[in-house]
Amino acid sequence: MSHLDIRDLTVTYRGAGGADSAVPAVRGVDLTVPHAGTVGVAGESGCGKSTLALALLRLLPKTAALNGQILLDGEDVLTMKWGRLRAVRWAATSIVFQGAMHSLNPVRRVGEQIAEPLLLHGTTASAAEARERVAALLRQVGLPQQRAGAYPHELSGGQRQRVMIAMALACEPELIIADEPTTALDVMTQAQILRLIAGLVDETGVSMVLISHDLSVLAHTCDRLAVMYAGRIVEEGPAREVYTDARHPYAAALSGAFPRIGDPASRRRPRGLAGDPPDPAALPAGCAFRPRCERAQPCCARIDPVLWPAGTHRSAACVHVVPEAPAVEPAVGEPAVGSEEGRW
Ligand SMILES: Nc1ncnc2c1ncn2[C@@H]1O[C@H](COP(=O)(O)OP(=O)(O)OP(=O)(O)O)[C@@H](O)[C@H]1O
Repeated sequence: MSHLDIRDLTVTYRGAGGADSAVPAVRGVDLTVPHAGTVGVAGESGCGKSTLALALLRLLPKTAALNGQILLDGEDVLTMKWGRLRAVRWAATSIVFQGAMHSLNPVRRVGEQIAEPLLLHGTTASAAEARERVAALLRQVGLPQQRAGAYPHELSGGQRQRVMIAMALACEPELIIADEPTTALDVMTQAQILRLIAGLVDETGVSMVLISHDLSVLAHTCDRLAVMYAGRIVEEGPAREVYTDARHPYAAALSGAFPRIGDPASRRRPRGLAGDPPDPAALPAGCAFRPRCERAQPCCARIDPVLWPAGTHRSAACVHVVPEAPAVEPAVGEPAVGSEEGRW
């Protein structure tokens, strides 16, 4: 059984103007995260990444209507009773948000903030035990344990993000959802935080959903990669393959927009993508990427493609992506094509 199995998930924000102003932010998403697997979710701003992340723990505002299934070890998060959901948040699954400064309480020492989930949801019973565990967690994320006494404003952006990761690890969750954990950090610090995350994933065997607009970051950190556009997953497959040889025109454009890190042989210049993503409340007919797609044909205005096979363990949602021909097994009693018996 997969660790996380998202099936046909739809999230629609109800607008103040009734059905006409409804925003379909996530549209029929299917995604699987195996135990100890890392899955990256990429896409431009507004494509629905954060909505998807928040939906996984039912952290969306009341105006969001959710449909489909989010199976966590087979148990549907969308139909869980409130008490069970509270236990799942932090203890089984935790989330690292973008922008640590906004997520940490500015008037409480970071050590107290890391200890809080331990005392509320973990197995740590006493304050002394919690202090020891906080010190161990700080060391695990590469911070001196003395930093437990610091206030968030006394730490750098990278240190604050490390504190957020320590908080996420506190109750030893089996799944971490990290939403743009390196946004607003300089490039060197981003690389350090990503190395830290990759190291922790290897060390602890935790499963992870890592969200970023930067495909190159995900390709170097994750096993599999899903590219979102206008609320849909338009390509999914092994991370390196999607990054270096994308099948969907949008995934190809997104991967072309970033320089190839760690690939000195590549002299490719990063290319931008003209135009903006569509307003989810007013999607074009047919394929949502059509107005920006260099390969668009008249049929793309009629067909709204869904994910279909695009290679071994890969899928893409584009009418131009032709599935590889399956290996044809000869029918019983029929000579194999090309065999001696089959010739005349
Ligand atoms: N609370 C809300 N009410 C109404 N619409 C919303 C709400 N939150 C997000 N949206 C809309 O849903 C769509 C998806 O937004 P979301 O924040 O999930 O995208 P994103 O890919 O995470 O973007 P970013 O990378 O900028 O965080 C956008 O059109 C956004 O305007």
